[in-house]
This record gives sequence, C-alpha cells and structure tokens, in this order.
Amino acid sequence: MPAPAIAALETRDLTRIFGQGAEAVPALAGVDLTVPRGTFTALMGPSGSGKSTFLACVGGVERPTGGRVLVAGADVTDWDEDRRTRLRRDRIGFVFQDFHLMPYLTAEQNVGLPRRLAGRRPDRALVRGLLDQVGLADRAGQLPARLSGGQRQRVAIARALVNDPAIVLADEPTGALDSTTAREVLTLLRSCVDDLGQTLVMVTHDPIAAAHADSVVFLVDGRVAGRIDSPTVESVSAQQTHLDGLAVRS
Ligand SMILES: Nc1ncnc2c1ncn2[C@@H]1O[C@H](COP(=O)(O)OP(=O)(O)OP(=O)(O)O)[C@@H](O)[C@H]1O
Repeated sequence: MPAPAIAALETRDLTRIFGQGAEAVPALAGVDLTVPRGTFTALMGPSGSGKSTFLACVGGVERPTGGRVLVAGADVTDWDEDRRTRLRRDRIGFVFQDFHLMPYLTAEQNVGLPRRLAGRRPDRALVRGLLDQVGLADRAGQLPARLSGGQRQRVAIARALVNDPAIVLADEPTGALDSTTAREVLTLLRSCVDDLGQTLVMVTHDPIAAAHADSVVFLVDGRVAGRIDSPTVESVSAQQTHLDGLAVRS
C-alpha cells in the first residue's frame, strides 16, 4: 500500500489560551485540521472565534498552549525561538491585509527580501519570474508608493512564494481592496494553487472570497463548527448566518 501523502499542515487538538485563572480566554479550544498539499482552504468565523490565533500558531508566531502543529510532516510544536524564526522565514509564506511591504525597497527587492534574510542569493530570474506570474513584470523597479493596492498585494503574494513555502497563510488578503481588485487578487491566489501547486490557508469574512477556496472551515469559540467542500457564495453565506446565531462571544 502506498504511504499516505504528507499534509502541508496538520493540527491536532490545537489549543491556545490567553491569560490565566478567571481571566483565561481559550482562543483555540482543540482544533483538528488537515490541509492537503496543493489545496486552498478558507477559514471563517465570527469576530473573536480564533482565526488569527490559528494562523499565528501554525505560522510559528504564537506558541500553542496544547496540541500539535505539523508543517509538511515536521512536528514544529516544541521548536525553540531560533527554529521557529527559520520556520517563519523559510517554510511559511505570509500575506497580510495591509501588504507589509518595505516602502523604501522596489517591488523586485521586496520579493527578493525573504531570500536575502535566509542568506540565499536573491536569484534575479526567480524574482522576475514571480513578478511576471503575478502580472507585474513591468513594475519591478517601482517603489510600493507608486503601485495601486492590488499591485501591492500582488508583490506581497510573489514575496510569499519566493522561498517555495510549505504553506501560504493569508490573513484577509482582500480586506483592503475594492471588489473588482479583490476578485483579481483572488483569481491570482487560486492560480497559485492550481498552476503552481501551492497550498493556501486564507482567513476571510467575505463569502465571495471564501467561494474561491476548495473548502471552507468555520471556527466558533475556538473550535471547528462546520466545513463546506466545493463552496459557493450561497452555501457559505447560509452557514455564516447560521453560525453567527450560535456564536456566544461578541
Ligand atoms: N494577545 C492576546 N491576549 C489576550 N487575548 C487575546 C489575544 N489575542 C487574541 N485574544 C483573544 O482570543 C480570542 C480569539 O481572537 P482572534 O483574534 O484569534 O479572533 P479572530 O477570529 O481572528 O477575530 P477577528 O475576526 O475579529 O479578527 C478573542 O477573544 C481575543 O480577544
């Protein structure tokens, strides 16, 4: 029998409690999730349901309180700060709502930055190839201030891919964009999965964004409260309305 494929990401009973005693907030209360390689998962849930904490724990930013995190089969849960820094730098691609580009670096330099930080050659051909793939071949020398919001997010997506990460984590990547630009960026994210074989987990509040994913996982009060495979805007909206009614936290 062939060995089962190693998932890009797996969490087992993942918990993260903030504070102590009567003040304790269980932001994650036992999340089991498997994200196969080459798939696009959207993570939804009411405000305070634990979505950002989940990304922070699997991305090596926050330390879980309990449970396990496996990235491409490696159990990273107990890694010390040095190893977690390398994990974030070399194995995870991050995409943020507000882009997080370096304002004084060109698009090309921003995309190459994670390689420099990892002590690797910037590899001009790779960086130019990625800029081409995100539709910005002619903008390589521009500073972020000279780019539109959608173009900045494309640079950020190219940067997230430059180290060929095990997984890309995107936190509301279209939250700061108008609806037309958001759709273009979502189409690009979809093609990163379909054409480049990347694995993507995206936090979003937007059913239209979530409908671009292969699966939508819903968190409520730090637990998986539902899942839709092959989502549509309608099926996601209906589940969101249902779960908003169940959420006990504001
Ligand atoms: N550093 C922290 N210290 C204390 N509590 C925290 C901290 N970070 C998050 N929390 C709490 O953990 C819970 C989950 O927060 P989290 O930000 O993960 O939710 P979210 O689903 O991403 O929310 P939103 O959609 O509003 O961004 C909330 O009750 C929040 O107040």
